[in-house]
Amino acid sequence: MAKFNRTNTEIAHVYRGTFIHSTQQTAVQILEDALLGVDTEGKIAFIGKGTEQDRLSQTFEFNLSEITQLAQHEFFMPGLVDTHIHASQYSYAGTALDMPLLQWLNTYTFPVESRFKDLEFANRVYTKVVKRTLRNGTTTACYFATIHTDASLLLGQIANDFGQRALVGKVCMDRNNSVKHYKETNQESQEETCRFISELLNKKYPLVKPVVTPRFAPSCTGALLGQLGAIAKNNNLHIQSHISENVEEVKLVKELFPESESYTDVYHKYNLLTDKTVMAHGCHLSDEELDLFRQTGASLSHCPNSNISLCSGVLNVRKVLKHKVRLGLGTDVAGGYSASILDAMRRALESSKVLTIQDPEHDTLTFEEVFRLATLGGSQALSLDDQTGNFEVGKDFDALRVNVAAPGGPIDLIQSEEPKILLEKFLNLGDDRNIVQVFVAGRKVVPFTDATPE
Ligand SMILES: O=c1[nH]c(=O)c2nc[nH]c2[nH]1
Ligand SMILES: [Zn+2]
Repeated sequence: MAKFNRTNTEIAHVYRGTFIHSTQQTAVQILEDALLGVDTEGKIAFIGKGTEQDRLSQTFEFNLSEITQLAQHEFFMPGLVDTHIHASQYSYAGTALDMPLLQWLNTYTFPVESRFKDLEFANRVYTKVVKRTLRNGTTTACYFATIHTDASLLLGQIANDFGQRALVGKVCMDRNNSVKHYKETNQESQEETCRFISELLNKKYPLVKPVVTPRFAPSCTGALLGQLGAIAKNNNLHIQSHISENVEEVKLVKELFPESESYTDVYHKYNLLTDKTVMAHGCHLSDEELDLFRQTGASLSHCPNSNISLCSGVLNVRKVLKHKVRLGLGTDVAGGYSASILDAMRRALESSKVLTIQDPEHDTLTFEEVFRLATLGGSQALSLDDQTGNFEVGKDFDALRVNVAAPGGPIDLIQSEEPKILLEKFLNLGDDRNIVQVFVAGRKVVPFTDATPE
C-alpha cells in the first residue's frame, strides 16, 4: 500500500526504480520497483509501488509520461550528511598530516585560517569546497569556517547559492598562545557571534542556518564558553565543537579547567551540551561521559580519516551506540584528507576492523550500519531528521542518483546484480563518477548548470 501525504501542493517529479535507505528499525531497506513523487516544495509526497502507478497518477494528478524511469544498474539513496567539516581547511587537504593535533593546529591550521580575513581568498576556497562536497554527494554539511564573520557569512551565501543544506559556524576562540594574531578578545567573540547569527538569519536562506561554534575548550576561556552557551539557548541554535580527540588534548583540558570532572563536564557546565549539539571525535570518552551525552541528547561526529591521519585514537562506535548516543560521520577536512563521506564510511569500517583485530570479541560494524550512519544517523546527529536522512513522506527529497555501471567509472559489473550488492559495491568502490545526479530539497544541484555560480 502506498504511503502518501495528500497536500495542496502539486507533484513536480515522479521517479520509478530502486530506492535504498535506512529506517530506525532497518539499516538497509530496499524498495524495488518503487514510485516516488516529489512536490513543488521539494518534499516527498508519496512512495508506492511501481505497479500502483495508475492509481497514484489519479490521486496525485500527474501524467504517466512524466515518470522518470531508473536504469537497471541505478538506484536512489538519501544524500550523504557530513556532520563535521572545516571549509576553511580545504586548501591544504591531502597534505600536512605528519603531526599530532595540538602541534598540527599551531603549525598548519591557525596560519591558514588567519588568511580568511581576505574575502577574495575565502570566496575561492569556499566555492571549491561547496562544489566538491556536492559532487561527492554531501547534501548536508555542518561547517566550521574561521573567526572572521564576513567570510563565514560568505560561506553561508555560497552554500545557499549552490543549493546545499548547511549549518555554518563562525569559529570562536579567545585563547591562542601560539599564533597570536589568530584570536579574538572575549568581547569581540561574543559580539561578532551575535552579528553573525543575526545577519545569517536575516538572509532567510531556506537550507542554511548558523551554528554556535566554540573551537574547543583549550581555545576558549570559561567566560566565553558560558556566553556561547547562553547565546545558543536564547536563540535555540545548534552548537558544534571538538571533544576528547587525543590524549594530550584531554590532559590539557584537565590543566585548564581543574574544577571540572571531565572534558564533557566542561561543556556541560557551560550549557553547551543540548539535543542540538554535535561534538567531533570523542575517541577517549569514558562511560560516564557517554552517559552525559545520552542524558543531554548531545551527539558525536565520528571522523575516522582524521583520527587515523593525526594518530589521535580509534573511536569505538559500538560502545557509543550501546550508550544510545546519536552518531554521524564527518570528514573533518583537513585533519581528514578526504572531502568524501564515501571515504568516511570506508575508514569507519576499517577502524572497526582494527578494533576486531585487537579484540576478536569486538562486534565489527557492518557496511549496512555504516550506510545508516552516513545518512539517517548523520541527520539525527544534527537534529535535522525531521527534514532529511531517508525517504519518508513529508521529508525533503535529498537524494543521490547512483549508477553503479557509470561509463568511465571505477566499477566493472560482470553480470547483473541484486540491489544490495550494487549498494555494497558502490560504497566500497564507487566515487563521484557514479553519482550522476544530486538533489537537495527536490532541486537538482549536480550536475551544475550554466546558471550555477562559478
Ligand atoms: O581535528 C581537528 N581540527 C581542528 O581544526 C580542531 N580545532 C580544535 N580541535 C580540532 N581538531
Ligand atoms: Zn574538526
